Amino acid sequence: MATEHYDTLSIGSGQGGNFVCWTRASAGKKTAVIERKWLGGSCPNVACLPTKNVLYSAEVLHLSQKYAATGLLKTAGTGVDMAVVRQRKREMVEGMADTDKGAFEKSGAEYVAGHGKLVGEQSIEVELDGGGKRIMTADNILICTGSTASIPNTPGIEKAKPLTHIEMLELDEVPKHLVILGGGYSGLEFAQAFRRFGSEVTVLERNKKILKREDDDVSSALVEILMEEGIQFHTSVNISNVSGISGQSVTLSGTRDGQPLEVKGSHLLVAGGRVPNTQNMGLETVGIDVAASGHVKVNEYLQTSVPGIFALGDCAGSPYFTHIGFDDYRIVSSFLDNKQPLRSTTGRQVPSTLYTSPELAHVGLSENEARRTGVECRLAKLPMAAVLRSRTMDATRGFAKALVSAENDAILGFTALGPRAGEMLPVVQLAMSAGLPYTSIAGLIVTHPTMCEGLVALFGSVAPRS
Ligand SMILES: Cc1cc2nc3c(=O)[nH]c(=O)nc-3n(C[C@H](O)[C@H](O)[C@H](O)COP(=O)(O)OP(=O)(O)OC[C@H]3O[C@@H](n4cnc5c(N)ncnc54)[C@H](O)[C@@H]3O)c2cc1C
Ligand SMILES: NC(=O)c1ccc[n+]([C@@H]2O[C@H](COP(=O)([O-])OP(=O)(O)OC[C@H]3O[C@@H](n4cnc5c(N)ncnc54)[C@H](O)[C@@H]3O)[C@@H](O)[C@H]2O)c1
Repeated sequence: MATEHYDTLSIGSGQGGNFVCWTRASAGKKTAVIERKWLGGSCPNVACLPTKNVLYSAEVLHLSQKYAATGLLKTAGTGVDMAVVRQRKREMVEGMADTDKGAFEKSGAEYVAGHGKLVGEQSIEVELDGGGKRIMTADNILICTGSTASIPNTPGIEKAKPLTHIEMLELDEVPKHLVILGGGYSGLEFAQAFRRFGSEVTVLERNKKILKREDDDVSSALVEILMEEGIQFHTSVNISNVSGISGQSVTLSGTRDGQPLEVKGSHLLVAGGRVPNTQNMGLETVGIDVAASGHVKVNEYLQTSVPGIFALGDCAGSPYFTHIGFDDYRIVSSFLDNKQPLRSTTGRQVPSTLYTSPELAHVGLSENEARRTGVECRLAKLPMAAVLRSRTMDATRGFAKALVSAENDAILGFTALGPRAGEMLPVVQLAMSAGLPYTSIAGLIVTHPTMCEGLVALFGSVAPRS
């Protein structure tokens, strides 16, 4: 079989692989992305963007019902047509595919539809979607194959055909009672969306608390808000058996805090974490080291154990966020473009936003981590009601808090639970990455009334250094 040589090939059309190939192709280099299913990867097709689209539909319905109850609207949204919710989501996804196709056309990077497998240190065999094979070689190979929802090995669960985020986003009905296994990011976003569409929702979490990495006050404040919307939570749960079939009727049994627990529902969603896509792709053939977790082992420049092969995004164990996949692109590009790489994963910021309403935004150190690691800091906390923009939206629940070093005036961490809280993050991130003291935010003139105005009050309330 004839081989074709490239400057760079990416297995997987995830964020990092696409951007490296697009930018190198724009600079005149021959590149291609090999993708078995989703042009653009999971984010625009089955993950970030479609979930936010569906959450927004749910918010529209929720607000219409809330304001009809106050008399502001004459009629409430009385129910939801999930086929229309799905269609709105599908149109956005199609639009994203067109955008990504345009990026391939404009840059000159090739898109190859098929399953890629390493067959040599510089060589990939592609089983093409339409049948047939291609052998492609490259100076640089990127593994950007993402991750897949993990299904626990609980007896009966496979037979129950549980939904993952992929099928949830294609539902054209409102589940009567949605049971969600996992109280993490995906679980909570789907819980709120479907509760607002009208489902009864029960979240089962094996840890003692929901969102285990968050501070107790953050986790409990969000759970309280979600419970007021009618979502039920069971924590410290151990599910030992599943029976029935999702879409008809399911029963989960096990224990909660050691006591017997049985939960019945109509649909089951598994949202219990992800496993990296590193199987059946020839990693062992070329001697790429893989961690026990299944992630490709990489150094701070995302190089694997084989020279010329990089891994980016979820499959490399980078924190599971699209913005981190994008940063992985910048790290690999910097490595390939400069003899002295300018970027690495060492010490990088990992901001996050959970898109419930209110949103939960976080960057840097949490109070829990500060305590655990013995970092001395000053804490400032501001109720969301003090951020006057929240009053214009009747969304005063939540708070913001900041951790500032006790030794100098550096900002160490920031968390906000409030409306559109994610939009507050970059201001704080910029001050943190530029090494600016907290007073640089406290002294800003910020337009009134914005959510970021709250940052002035928050950082203005930090106690002086003793
Ligand atoms: C429900 C949900 C909501 C999320 N929401 C957010 C959010 O709001 N914000 C955020 O930042 N993150 C969010 N995430 C996380 C985010 O989606 C992922 O971290 C990100 O998409 C990972 O990007 P990636 O480039 O590593 O892989 P992916 O985008 O998954 O791309 C990998 C691609 O590789 C392909 N592939 C795999 N193996 C092969 C092979 N052998 N040959 C060819 N192709 C292959 C796959 O088909 C896939 O298209 C969410 C995740 C989920 C599940
Ligand atoms: N807004 C966002 O940025 C966003 C949204 C969704 C997902 N994501 C990303 O995708 C990743 C995966 O999301 P996720 O929600 O699947 O994972 P997660 O790691 O966020 O949460 C999974 C939760 O399920 C629990 N769990 C696992 N197995 C269980 C079981 N058998 N029974 C009960 N509980 C169980 C875990 O203890 C954990 O709390 C996230 O970590 C995040 O990085 C991001």
